[in-house]
Amino acid sequence: MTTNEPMGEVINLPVRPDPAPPATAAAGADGGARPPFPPAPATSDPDGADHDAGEVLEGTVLVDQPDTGRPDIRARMLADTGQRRPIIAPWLRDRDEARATARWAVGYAGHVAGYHAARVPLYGLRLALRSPRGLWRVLIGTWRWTCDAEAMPLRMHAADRKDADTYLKLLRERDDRVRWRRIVAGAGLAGTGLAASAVMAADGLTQAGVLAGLVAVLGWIGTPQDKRILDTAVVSTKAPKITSEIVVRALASLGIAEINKAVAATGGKDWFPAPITRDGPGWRVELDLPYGVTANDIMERRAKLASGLRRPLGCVWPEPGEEDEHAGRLVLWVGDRPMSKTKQPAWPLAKVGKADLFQPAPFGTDQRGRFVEVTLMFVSVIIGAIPRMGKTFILRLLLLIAGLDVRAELHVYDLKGTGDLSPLAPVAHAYRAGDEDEDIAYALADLRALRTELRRRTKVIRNLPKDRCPENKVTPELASDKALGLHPIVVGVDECQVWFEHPKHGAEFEEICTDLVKRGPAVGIVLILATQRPDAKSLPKPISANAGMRICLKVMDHDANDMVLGTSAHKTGIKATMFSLSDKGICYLRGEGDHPRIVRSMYIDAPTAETIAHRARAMRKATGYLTGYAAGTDHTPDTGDEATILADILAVTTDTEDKIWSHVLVDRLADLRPAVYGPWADLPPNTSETDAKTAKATALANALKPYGIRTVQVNRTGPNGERENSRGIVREHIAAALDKTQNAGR
Ligand SMILES: Nc1ncnc2c1ncn2[C@@H]1O[C@H](COP(=O)(O)OP(=O)(O)OP(=O)(O)O)[C@@H](O)[C@H]1O
Repeated sequence: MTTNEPMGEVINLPVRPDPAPPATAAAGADGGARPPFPPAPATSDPDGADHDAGEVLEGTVLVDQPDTGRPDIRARMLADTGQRRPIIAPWLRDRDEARATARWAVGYAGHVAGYHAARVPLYGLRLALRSPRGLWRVLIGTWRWTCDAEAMPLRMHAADRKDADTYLKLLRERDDRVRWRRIVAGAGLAGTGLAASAVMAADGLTQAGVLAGLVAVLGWIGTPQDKRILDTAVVSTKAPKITSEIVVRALASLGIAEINKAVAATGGKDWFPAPITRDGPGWRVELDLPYGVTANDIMERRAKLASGLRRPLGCVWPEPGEEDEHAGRLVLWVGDRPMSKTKQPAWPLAKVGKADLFQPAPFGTDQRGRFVEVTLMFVSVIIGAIPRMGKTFILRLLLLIAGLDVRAELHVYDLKGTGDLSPLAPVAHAYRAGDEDEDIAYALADLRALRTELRRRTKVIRNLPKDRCPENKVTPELASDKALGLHPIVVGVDECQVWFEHPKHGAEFEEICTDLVKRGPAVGIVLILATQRPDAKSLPKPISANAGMRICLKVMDHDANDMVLGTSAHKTGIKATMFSLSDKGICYLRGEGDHPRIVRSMYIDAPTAETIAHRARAMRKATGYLTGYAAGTDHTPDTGDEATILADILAVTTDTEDKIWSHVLVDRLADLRPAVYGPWADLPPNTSETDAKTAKATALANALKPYGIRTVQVNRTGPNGERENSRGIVREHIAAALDKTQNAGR
């Protein structure tokens, strides 16, 4: 029976006396080198007419299917497609890479030319010293050629053997050869003599040129074989090529029994599903590890693997294959230089340009040196790492991106208090460095206002017509419409554990942040939290579980890893534990694109960040987007926990004033807190009284909107005895709203 015979014939066979060996035994018999068993397809015919491979044959399960040997054309075509090499080299398809390559080539050529130009005198001297030896070689060579010296050993050999015939034959041949060679040599000599006399008669420049050329040629001929004329302008530091032997040797040094067994059986030659290829400034190796070995097992031994490959640790990046691959698929990228030492291209937004939070912005580079981008809109971000790995730099970078989108309102909190985020202050709507009581009170008031803002935004979005807001979330158009107040709000917090572990307000911080993480992204509020202690207390579960983007630099254990990168991340091979202490700024980025990626974040130091922030400030000033702290009108009250506009209104009014005109109220508020409310009352000197009253009433009405309070017409007799009908507030509404806010905040 051939393997292609239909199953219908197989079931008519007599029962085998010995049951077929179990599947595991079959696989083990050939050392695990056989392909895995294909899954048994479902039986299509209940009466057994059309039997399949999974069929039970009188107690014996037929493991190998009859059509196993049939070529699966579709699978083969798919496999072939997967192995197709790009028609145009990837570096040529990418404009930045092509530009970088061209820049490198020009720089390289320039360096080599300059290096040798500077050494021309040395090379001249070298050639001059070697030229006598060259002349000697030319003379001897010409003499030996003319006399047919190279055939001399043959003639001697014939004479020694007393082979007269051969000797005479060789002699005759030599005479013939020497005769015409002498003529050629004589002609050459005469030509040289003529040329020499022509040079003697020529001018000094020609003589010098001919002499230099002669010396150069004779010097070149006189150069010993083991010496060079030119020095080496570029010492090659090219890392040795990665070959399958090197990879197998390195894997065999990891002390994994299954690998060693497979190496002994097959030498590891069948582990490579695709050729080892050059991939950017390194090598890409794809591997199907032996049965039972997972990509995780290798990643855990990254340092040993690097030792086995004889490469610095920063060059060796093992990763699991694509998500739909089996667990034994390993993608190993071996760089020529450690990732942290490879020259990074300049950040495209460092000197020019603005960002759009709805669009991807460059954040870092991958192992190949290509830009990796992030889109901040509609995500919450958590950043975790052990201290000194680059967490604050990443937070600052993300906030700079936000700063370069003039619409974005930045709330910046540096709870470490060292001023690392101070470059952002010139563009921040709210900014605080430190964890003193007043800093906490300021942040709490800001967060409470943000939660109120979140609720306002949900209502605004809910009430917008479908054609303006089809997905019930902020769109770029809505964010740019100042009247709606749906601009992006980006809250960046360094060392966020200070908030969540606060003995008095920790729970409230957690509650508000959870709300912002869950509901904020849809309404344009982006919360970015960074912590150096990613545990359940520093990064409460409801927050870590709902973050859309995760950035993890080096962490020490798998709990911290999973806290930042998501549950089971470590188990599935996304391991920030494998980064070394020298991998500063290198992180796993999850949440941008389909797969987590290893990224080296852009290095923007504090002075550069300051320059960028000042550029962003100028852009904001020009477009009227400078607000809050940056504009010197910090809207957030900074005295006392409960201080809000509502509390301030109650403070400047009395119980007897059931209703009060808005313009009167604004003047009183401006007296109470000039820094906060002064701008509402501070109108151009030529403003008419009516316009001033309208402007003040509008400012107050806008400020009360987030609390759901509407102003009303108040028809009263003023202090001058005249009746006036102007916009105003009902004091009771304010008291009720304050009660509600405080209760919600507890
Ligand atoms: N992208 C980067 N490339 C290279 N080096 C970097 C990068 N980012 C940060 N570093 C280096 O890492 C150092 C620590 O960075 P940073 O202050 O951001 O760490 P941190 O994790 O916030 O530390 P801490 O927890 O103590 O605040 C910096 O001084 C900087 O030199």
